[in-house]
Amino acid sequence: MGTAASTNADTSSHGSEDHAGGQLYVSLKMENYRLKGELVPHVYGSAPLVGSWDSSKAVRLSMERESTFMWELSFVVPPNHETLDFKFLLKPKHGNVPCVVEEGPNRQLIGGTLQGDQDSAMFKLSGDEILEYKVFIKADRVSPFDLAASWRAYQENFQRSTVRGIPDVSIASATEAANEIGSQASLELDIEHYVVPAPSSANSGPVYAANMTETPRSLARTGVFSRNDSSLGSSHSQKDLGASVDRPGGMEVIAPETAKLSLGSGLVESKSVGTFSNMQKQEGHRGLFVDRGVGSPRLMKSSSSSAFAVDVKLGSEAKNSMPAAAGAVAAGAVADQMLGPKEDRHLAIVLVGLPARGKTFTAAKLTRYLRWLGHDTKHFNVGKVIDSLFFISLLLFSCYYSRVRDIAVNSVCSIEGSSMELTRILNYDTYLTLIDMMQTADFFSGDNPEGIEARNEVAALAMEDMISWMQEGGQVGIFDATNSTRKRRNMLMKMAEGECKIIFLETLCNDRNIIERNIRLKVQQSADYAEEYDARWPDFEAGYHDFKVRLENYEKVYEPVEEGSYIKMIDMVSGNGGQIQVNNISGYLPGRIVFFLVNTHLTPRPILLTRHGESRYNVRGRIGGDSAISDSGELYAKKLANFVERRLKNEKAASIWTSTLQRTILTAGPIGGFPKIQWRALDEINSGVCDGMTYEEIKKNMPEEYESRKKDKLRYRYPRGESYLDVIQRLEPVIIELERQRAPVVVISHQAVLRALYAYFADRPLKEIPHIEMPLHTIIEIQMGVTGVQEKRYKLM
Ligand SMILES: Nc1ncnc2c1ncn2[C@@H]1O[C@H](COP(=O)(O)OP(=O)(O)O)[C@@H](O)[C@H]1O
Ligand SMILES: O=P(O)(O)OC[C@H]1O[C@@](CO)(OP(=O)(O)O)[C@@H](O)[C@@H]1O
Repeated sequence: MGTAASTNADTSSHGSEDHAGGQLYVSLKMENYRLKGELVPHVYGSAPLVGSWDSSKAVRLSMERESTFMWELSFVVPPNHETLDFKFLLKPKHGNVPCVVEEGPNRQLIGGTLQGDQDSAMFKLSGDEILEYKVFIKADRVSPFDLAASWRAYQENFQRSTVRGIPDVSIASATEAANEIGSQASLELDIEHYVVPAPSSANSGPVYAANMTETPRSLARTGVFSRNDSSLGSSHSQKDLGASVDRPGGMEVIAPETAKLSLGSGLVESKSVGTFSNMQKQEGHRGLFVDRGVGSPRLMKSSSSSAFAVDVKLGSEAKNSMPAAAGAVAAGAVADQMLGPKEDRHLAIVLVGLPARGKTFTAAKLTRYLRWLGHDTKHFNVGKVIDSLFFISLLLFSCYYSRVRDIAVNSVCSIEGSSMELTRILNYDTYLTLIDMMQTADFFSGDNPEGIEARNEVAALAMEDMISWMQEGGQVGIFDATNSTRKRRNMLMKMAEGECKIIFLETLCNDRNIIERNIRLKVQQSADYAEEYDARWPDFEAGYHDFKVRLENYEKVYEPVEEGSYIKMIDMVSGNGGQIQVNNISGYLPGRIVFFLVNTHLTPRPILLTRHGESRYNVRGRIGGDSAISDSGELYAKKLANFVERRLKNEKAASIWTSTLQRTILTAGPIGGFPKIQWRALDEINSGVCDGMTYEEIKKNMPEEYESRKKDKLRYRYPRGESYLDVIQRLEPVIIELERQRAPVVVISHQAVLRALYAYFADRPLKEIPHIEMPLHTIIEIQMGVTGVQEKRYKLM
């Protein structure tokens, strides 16, 4: 390399090099697999640069740890000292003495050529113990420009550089991390010591599924649900208060020339369940869907910016767009669109089951899964409606119904405010009696015609609400109520005619203990909820009694589903020995739903998510690649092993999952006692032609790509690489397997992949995924269990 390089024992070029220009660049490496205590290799020698044979000055030339067993030092020899005598010595990490100098004669480097062939260094330790290192010495003549470039790269990345092929420029001090490696004290064993708060938006507390659902618009507009409904706040528009606005629209639509493509208008609904496309209206002109993400796979001249312009329009302006999905989901959607009947464009999953059978829990989980896959899905919880004093009051007094409802619809006041509006119309005593009545189980009795009527009214209103939401572009509505009589279900089927396909999802449980546990859990959650907000059961005992009576009332009239398309989940809590029965189910999405439900269960277990230890590319700010881990990454690997062994010490069936890239495999290396599984699906987002570049380099050399990604990171696909949506698609089997596993799993993966996995558990909208904070050297523990998902974080370094 360079102008005139010399290698070990290459004497032929000696002499000519002095005149060859440039400077002598020396790289020394020592390797030993049998590390001894805390001895750090150093160099000292004849030139002032290497301490003028003063071992105390050799501290400036301590070698740096390149990997666990390799030490490295490189330096530039000034032109007037091109004859260099030197030796290696070992110094204890803490304190200067005693040093151990290598045995044998001095090593000599003349004009870049090493004299002799000593390729090992022997050190005599106390008690005549001999320690031998393998030695690699390389000297090259490099131009000042190359040196400067190498130095600059080093300064930028804080890591040795090989710019223009020169070896490395390094600093003469061991890194902090290397110092830490030997220190047992740093491997703190008290795992609670490392707990850090989860980000505020995460579900770190127990999650009550019923409270996570959205409020029907007819209520939302009144302001009755003014408390926990984040759905009513920033993430939802005024017009469509209940529906998620996270409909980025994931596909570019290419229509034949003749068929005029009109974006934002002429929406054609897909025949697949829950899919829509911005295609032309004309019958017979079928568009061609190209799942391109944003960005262009073309290398010569990128058209990503124009593709982006189209996609942005789809995402922000068009109401009805393809699901924000790629791959199989999109393919299934397109296929169903071509083949399915008209009403199959929308799917209603109608829950059926007695109280405390896990309906709301299952509905919330299914909503989370479908949204994560990119389907516009919404959970309509009729029970939540019934829980509103105000709304029940409206319905029970049907004579006042329409008048009061008008007031409610136009009202924007809070619960208290709305109640006051009511009392202005109703006599105050009547209002209080009404509230008393709906607070008892009588309201749910099969012998109480007023109660039945009121509940049917609420269900019909919620169904109406769901259908209007679908007409505006919603794809999958999850209709959550007991729906326990055939009459009620017939009413719903009638309402759905020509609007959407209905699948009943019945949850059955024959285990009295589980039902008892569920009741207690529900009453407790409702009581907790009542502390902050007005609700039915502020007192546990009263609530428990009321719930039991209410349950008996339902049991008397309950009619299991035997009609239409249905999925029955029977005793599926443990995931062991339960049953799923399906009837008349077809299509891509219904198939996926069945598959998902077959694999879910409630066995409590933790899932630990972590990125690999810091990689060499992370240090340099380079993306992708398959680099090894840095010193600090190695330290994390040790700490992680320690943590996992303690955290999962009684979990014999736990397993460790890594990607196929060495930074995750190396991070898992020190963990003992558990099987390790490599998953290709867990590999980092494929950055295609940008692999190995820094973000700065991409910005400089491929500004269009850089800008496209910045504008729409979720859908941007690296040329010849992947988008976040692609990553989500390939992670679906991982999610299913995580749901299915009953033992703990440690997932050691990468930034983008973990963002996507975490978003599933934390129920974060698709558009947030690429921006979720996913720090290095931190473990996110997801606790799965009967109350849903909880999160805890540990920062080990
Ligand atoms: N398939 C199921 N069978 C029985 N219990 C379940 C099932 N799925 C979840 N659960 C449990 O039931 C509890 C109460 O569930 P919830 O969804 O509130 O009941 P429901 O909506 O039927 O009244 C949940 O916290 C969960 O622990
Ligand atoms: O989507 P962005 O924010 O670029 O994050 C993904 C990037 O994270 C990195 C680190 O920058 O992951 P990793 O730590 O697994 O190497 C890159 O390899 C990867 O391209």
